[in-house]
Amino acid sequence: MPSARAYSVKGTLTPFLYPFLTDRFLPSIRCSLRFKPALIHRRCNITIASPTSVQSPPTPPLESPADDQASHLNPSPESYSLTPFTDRAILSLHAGSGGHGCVSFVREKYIAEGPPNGGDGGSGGNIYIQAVPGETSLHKLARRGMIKAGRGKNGQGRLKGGERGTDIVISVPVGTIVREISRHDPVTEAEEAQWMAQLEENTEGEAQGNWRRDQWLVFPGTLPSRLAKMEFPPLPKPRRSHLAAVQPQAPIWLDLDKSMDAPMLLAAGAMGGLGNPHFITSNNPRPKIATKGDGGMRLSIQLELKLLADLALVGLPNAGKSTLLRSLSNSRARVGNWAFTTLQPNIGTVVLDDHKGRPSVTQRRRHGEPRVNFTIADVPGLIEDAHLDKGLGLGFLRHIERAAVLAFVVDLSAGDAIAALKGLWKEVAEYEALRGKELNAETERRMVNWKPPVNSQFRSQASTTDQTAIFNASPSQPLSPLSLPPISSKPWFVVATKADLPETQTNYQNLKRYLEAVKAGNLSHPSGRKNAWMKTLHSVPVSAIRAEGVEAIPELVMGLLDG
Ligand SMILES: Nc1nc2c(ncn2[C@@H]2O[C@H](COP(=O)(O)OP(=O)(O)OP(=O)(O)O)[C@@H](O)[C@H]2O)c(=O)[nH]1
Ligand SMILES: [Mg+2]
Repeated sequence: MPSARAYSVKGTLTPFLYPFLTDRFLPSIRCSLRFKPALIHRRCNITIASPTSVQSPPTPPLESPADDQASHLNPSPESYSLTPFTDRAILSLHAGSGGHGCVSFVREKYIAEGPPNGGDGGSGGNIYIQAVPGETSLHKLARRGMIKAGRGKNGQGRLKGGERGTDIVISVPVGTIVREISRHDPVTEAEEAQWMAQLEENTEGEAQGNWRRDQWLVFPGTLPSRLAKMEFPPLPKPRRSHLAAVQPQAPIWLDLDKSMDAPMLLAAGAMGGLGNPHFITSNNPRPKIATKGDGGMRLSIQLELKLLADLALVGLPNAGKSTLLRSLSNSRARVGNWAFTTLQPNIGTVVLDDHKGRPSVTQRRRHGEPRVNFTIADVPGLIEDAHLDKGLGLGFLRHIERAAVLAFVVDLSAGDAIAALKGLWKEVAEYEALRGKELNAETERRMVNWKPPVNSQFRSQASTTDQTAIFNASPSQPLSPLSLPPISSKPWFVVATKADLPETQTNYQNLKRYLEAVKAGNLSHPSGRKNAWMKTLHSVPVSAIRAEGVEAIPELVMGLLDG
């Protein structure tokens, strides 16, 4: 089988447009793929190429503009919907504070001075995080900024404990990295204060029982004159909820690269205060004091998407990326015949289900679950010197770094496809080199203050490639850039689009020959890198505007993702 192979599936117009593909490759094509973009079948009246129809005129007329398919794949520039997208968010998390303890006494007929019966305050709500499939962006969280768990309710009389505060679960996309920027933990501060006070007691040799008077609640009926003279016992030791033991240790560093069945605790709520029965002593059987609940922990974290999508479409402006995304998914990305129609990534999902509950493609993910869909990121067009932040520059390149597989989309009608492909690779490779330098400089800077990371079950899961980000980050130091696998090591293929336009065949054939030569090692990899990925180099001629040839893409992507 040739190494650089052209994909074509029976039932599309590709063999009709590119007869040379039919003769040579059709017999060897596996038609195991049962992927049928519902949209294409619903909306497109594909003319199946018969041997005789090869001779007929090359461009069957498009259906009327009113037609569903035509309007989906060739929409007016006004017909689109913007899906908000953000790949970074900084969140301020407030775990719930504890409710206050209660000062109360039994009041019953014939019991003049009843014993204390104030309940304890409820503990504050916890904050959890969970990576869920289906989420693709952090924009909702970025907009929220601050997330607060519920405060515990105060204790009540008759020994009624306060209700727990409501928990919060933060749902993030699979592939999110969570890094701590700073934290403020009142319990740790209280522990430190108590320890300092004990130290002073020892050195001065006299008791200082009344520190942190503000932590006490006093019976509301107490006269001010008595209040001034009141003696408080030493504060009970700061308490942590038993859940705090399963909290990731500081500084938090989590790589949520798998979908999670259950949420993971990020910050446990604080404990509630103690009711007055806790302070009964032989001298004071009716204490008129209770403690306030502890303040909840505050965490500032950064969320960053390590994996934006399974497949990223990389191409020059106006190459037809958004149209290709529309033809593969139900996305309503904006299409327009000018450069930079797309200004922020559009994520589309290709469903591999036959809508009868059976997966159309039998391949499985590495960790065993059947893959029922994959995501595609249509990112803004790339121009020359994008690596120097020209055009939408670095922002764009940051996005392609976060995809598992790259599809280089080249417009067959816009001049030499090989030159276009080389130009795209040049920008990508230059960006990679710049980024490598940036990471090295960052690592060196942080090496000076390097502290061995605290043992944490979560941190130990972090891959060794991400080790640079483990250096202790204080609020004064911005977090280091994420260390991601090099772009040139990612699997890639070429989508040669606008193949319906006349005189594109030669251009495509040249491109195909070029890829074969690269694969055979006769020509250098377009990135110029020696260890770049080139296991199999595919090219797929398509006409996205007519949804022809695109059927081959899902199977190809699945092979590259799971292979
Ligand atoms: N004939 C033909 N025209 C196409 C095809 N695909 C896209 N076009 C047209 O090419 C133009 C640009 O398409 P877009 O999908 O907006 O291109 P893009 O790469 O997303 O452009 P930017 O977002 O600006 O980078 C539109 O006028 C499309 O209708 C195709 O397969 N055949
Ligand atoms: Mg676009």
